[in-house]
Amino acid sequence: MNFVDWEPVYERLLADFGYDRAGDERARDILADLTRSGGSDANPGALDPEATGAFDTVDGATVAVVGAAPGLVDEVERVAAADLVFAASTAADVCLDAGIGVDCMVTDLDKNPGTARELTREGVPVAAHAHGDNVPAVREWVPQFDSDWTLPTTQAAPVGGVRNYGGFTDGDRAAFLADAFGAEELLFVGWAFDDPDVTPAKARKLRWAERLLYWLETRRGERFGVLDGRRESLVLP
Ligand SMILES: Nc1ncnc2c1ncn2[C@@H]1O[C@H](COP(=O)(O)OP(=O)(O)OP(=O)(O)O)[C@@H](O)[C@H]1O
Ligand SMILES: Nc1nc2c(c(=O)[nH]1)N=C(CO)CN2
Repeated sequence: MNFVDWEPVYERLLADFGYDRAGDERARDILADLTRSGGSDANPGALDPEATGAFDTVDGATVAVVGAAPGLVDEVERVAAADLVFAASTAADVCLDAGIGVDCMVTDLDKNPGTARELTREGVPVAAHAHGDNVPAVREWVPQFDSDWTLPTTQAAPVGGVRNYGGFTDGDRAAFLADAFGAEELLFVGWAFDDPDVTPAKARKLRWAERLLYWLETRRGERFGVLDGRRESLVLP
């Protein structure tokens, strides 16, 4: 995602949620400091997707973008139709518990950072996201990750090794990440935009996730099955 394309959407997100852009930028800079390649223990570096080719298998692949809706446990086997599995936050645990390997985990570290740490240590890329409301988790957890497999991300302007592929919630960021590396098809498993059991704040985030996926499918000239029957009520961000 070109930041020029993302920025107007990001501005709308900030306004809607009342987030402070400077807070996101501070978080990004902290993550940049924690992952700046310098070779020292204090700054061990980060995954550079272009230099390492870590996401080369995404090009032309069908990627399952796995969300953490409660129904995921009952439909997780659907990921078998995909070549690769990109799991959002706790969806990674559901996949692993079902014996399904995860090819990338996308997280803002607020629920299961221990899973993210273990995945990096096993050589699985983890897109670790910093924003204005998760700095303590970034400071606590990122230094415990294997830096070779930690892809630092931001929703603000990218700096240094901290990337912005677009997206907001862990799940839609996973979709934007797969798109950025050339996924041929995205298969959505474990998504429930109308989940009645989430908090009002989470429901609002899911509404934005849906809107962003609508934008993504429009950019790709595609139609995501997960949005069927919902487009009439959606507006592009
Ligand atoms: N009904 C749902 N409840 C929760 N997450 C959902 C749901 N449907 C889809 N998702 C996607 O699954 C992702 C992972 O959700 P989870 O609750 O494990 O993590 P989270 O850390 O709270 O997510 P986030 O911080 O992005 O809100 C969400 O970011 C969202 O994109
Ligand atoms: N500033 C800020 N940014 C976010 C937040 C959040 O709570 N605060 N939550 C997200 C996904 O849950 C993604 N981005």
